[in-house]
Amino acid sequence: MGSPGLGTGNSGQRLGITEPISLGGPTEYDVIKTRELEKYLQNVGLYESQEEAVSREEVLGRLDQIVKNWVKAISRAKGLNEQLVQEANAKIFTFGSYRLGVHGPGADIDTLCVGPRHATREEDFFGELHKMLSEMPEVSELHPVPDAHVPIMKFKFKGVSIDLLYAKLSLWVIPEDLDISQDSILQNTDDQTVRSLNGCRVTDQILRLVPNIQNFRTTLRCMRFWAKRRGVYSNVAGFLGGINWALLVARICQLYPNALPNMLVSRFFRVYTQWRWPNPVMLCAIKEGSLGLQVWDPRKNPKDRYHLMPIITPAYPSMNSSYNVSSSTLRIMTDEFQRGSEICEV
Ligand SMILES: Nc1ncnc2c1ncn2[C@@H]1O[C@H](COP(=O)(O)OP(=O)(O)OP(=O)(O)O)[C@@H](O)[C@H]1O
Ligand SMILES: [Mg+2]
Repeated sequence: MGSPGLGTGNSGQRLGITEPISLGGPTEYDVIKTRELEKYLQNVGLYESQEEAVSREEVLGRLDQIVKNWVKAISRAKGLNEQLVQEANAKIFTFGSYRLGVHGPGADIDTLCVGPRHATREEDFFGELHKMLSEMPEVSELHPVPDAHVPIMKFKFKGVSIDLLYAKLSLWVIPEDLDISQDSILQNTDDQTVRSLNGCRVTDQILRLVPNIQNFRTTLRCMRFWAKRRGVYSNVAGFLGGINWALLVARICQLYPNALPNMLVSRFFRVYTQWRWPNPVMLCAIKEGSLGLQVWDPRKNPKDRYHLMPIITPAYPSMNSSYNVSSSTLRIMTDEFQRGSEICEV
């Protein structure tokens, strides 16, 4: 895992919508405490083995090959000429906790297949690709959910759980080095594609907007572990899920760009104990964009005014990622932040 990183990753440029609270760097004590913290996180089994990491990479490589074969097969079946068939391409991107580098052993991998305009969601993705997967001996527990808000195919590949989304771009050819961070990628796509691209675009932004990725990762691993222990890790139950904890930690990293994880954990509790919700937590300013997609804005959208704990996603179109929070779950989390803060102060 290496030694704790110092916050020099982005050559001193300010990240975030305000100045940092402190530019203070670590003391010898912080370095020791952060090492202890990392060791603790390892001992409780939060890190996967080298073997498991390699096996996941192999699975992702296979999956990428499968969608490439799929897109060529459907291009041929649609009667495209041989040159276009050869050029036809699709590509797998990852997001979620795997992409952030904070997943534990046995975690699922959130993946996105990006395909060209002639590869449709209904017939080609949920039809032909589903059929190809169902015939593969490595694939088990295959569950397509085409009517979900974000349509998804869930399955296991060689025992690794995969969530697979689909984005149908308006491009005829998907370049292998496609950059999905550009907003223009959303042009002329359907709503499901915009929503499916969102997870990857948000994850990319988070990694760009934190001053030191290694410190961010260790702190986030710690906060995810703490939240699960304290029973406040769950989107569906009205608490916070993976993305929300990631955004909260990322903001603390911006506010203390040179701090090590031991300090970041204690500042996390201090800042969010004092936070005056519903002031939003944001990593960057909300972009209006030129595509006319709706972004979070309580001045314009009446429903956004009811959000109690807004934690805004950093990629266009920005949304509140924690609309599920209620006054009772907010109170429980605030009490937990307070408890954490008191423990860190002693
Ligand atoms: N409420 C939401 N708002 C915006 N994006 C979301 C939301 N829920 C999920 N996502 C996107 O989907 C990704 C995967 O979600 P998931 O719930 O699997 O979280 P995770 O970070 O992978 O944590 P876990 O280890 O619990 O799977 C998130 O990282 C995020 O990009
Ligand atoms: Mg996940």
